[in-house]
Amino acid sequence: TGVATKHCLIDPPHALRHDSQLRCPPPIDESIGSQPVDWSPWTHQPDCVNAEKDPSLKYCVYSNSRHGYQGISIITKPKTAADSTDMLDEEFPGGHRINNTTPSYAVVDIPPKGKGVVATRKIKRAEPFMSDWATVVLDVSFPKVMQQQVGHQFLHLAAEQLSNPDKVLELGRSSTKAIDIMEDILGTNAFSYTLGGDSHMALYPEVARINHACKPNAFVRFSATSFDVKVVASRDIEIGEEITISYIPMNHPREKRQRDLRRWGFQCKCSLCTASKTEIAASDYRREKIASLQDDLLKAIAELDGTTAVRAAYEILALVKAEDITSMVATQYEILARLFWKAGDTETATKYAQQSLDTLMDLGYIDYRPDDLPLLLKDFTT
Ligand SMILES: C[S@@+](CC[C@H](N)C(=O)[O-])C[C@H]1O[C@@H](n2cnc3c(N)ncnc32)[C@H](O)[C@@H]1O
Repeated sequence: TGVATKHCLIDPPHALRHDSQLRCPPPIDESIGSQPVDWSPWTHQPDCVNAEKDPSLKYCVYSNSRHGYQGISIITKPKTAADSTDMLDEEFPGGHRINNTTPSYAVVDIPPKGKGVVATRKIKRAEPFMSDWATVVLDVSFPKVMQQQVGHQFLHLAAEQLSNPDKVLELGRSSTKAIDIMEDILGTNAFSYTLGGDSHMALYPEVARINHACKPNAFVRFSATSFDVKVVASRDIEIGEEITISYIPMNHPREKRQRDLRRWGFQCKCSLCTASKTEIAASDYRREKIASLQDDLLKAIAELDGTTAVRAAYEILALVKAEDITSMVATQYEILARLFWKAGDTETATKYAQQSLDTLMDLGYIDYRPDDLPLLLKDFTT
């Protein structure tokens, strides 16, 4: 398809998802009645097409032009759309509304990266300072099974049915392979996203202005039950400082990061990639060591060698702290908790499980909920 997607970096740990079972209304398609009530909660009648390469597959454009800041259009299968209608009303879990009276950021030119976002006041670590909603969502199988021209027509309709298509059409474009503006915009800006268990890509127009850095100062917090996202500071951000997120997993050495980012049509100019030779070498050294210890850890777990696994987990923890890959610190505590639990040392396991949750809370990845610890421990036994 020529469309690349970013990685959803931060998902709440699976065990901590409190979402109740989604109520699933019946799937609707273009054959539904002609009155708006027939296609509620969508504000437009779904437009559908059967896949040329597999006529049993049907995709429709579902739009709700009142959702979020400029509406939402989802190109997906009728069943997936039906399963996701509950997500339209849901507030971000934890519900922290962002106080917009003091704007905390501005979009400015940041050569050579095009536009970017800078802090217009000091932003505290763990503070959510930007909110956004998925505005175009696309099932990634759709462009693969569709005649190209039809695919582009559906993307155009998706944009047209938003309340403010310009907010999408004005976004940055840097895809090398795209032949259509919407294909380019999605390729340059969309995150990969799972909806109804299927791979999709999702475009967040406000977040889309944030440039990538290999040692970012913010991360995107996704919601499992709604189309909202929040951008949260992973450390204090000073006034005038550029706000950055990572588009790719953070634990890779420079060469691999550069290769992965070239697929999005740009060469990374972040402070780590343009740092001194010694700094790059020191960072690569730690990241390569993390990768090889992760292999050791998996091998030790497969061989039921608890001592080696625990030693590798402690070493990884020290390295991710030294490399300041905050998102991996909580994961390492959780891995240690699981290893001790498996070894029957429930006391140490509980201590590390709590430390994992404390780290996630301290960094703003999750909100405090009293049943998180029992939920996580229950997950260890299942
Ligand atoms: C999601 S957009 C970010 C906002 C974009 N700069 C704009 O003007 O709208 C991604 C694009 O920004 C540019 N970009 C982002 N991070 C960069 C970086 N670290 N180094 C160089 N270019 C970058 C690339 O052109 C990339 O394709």
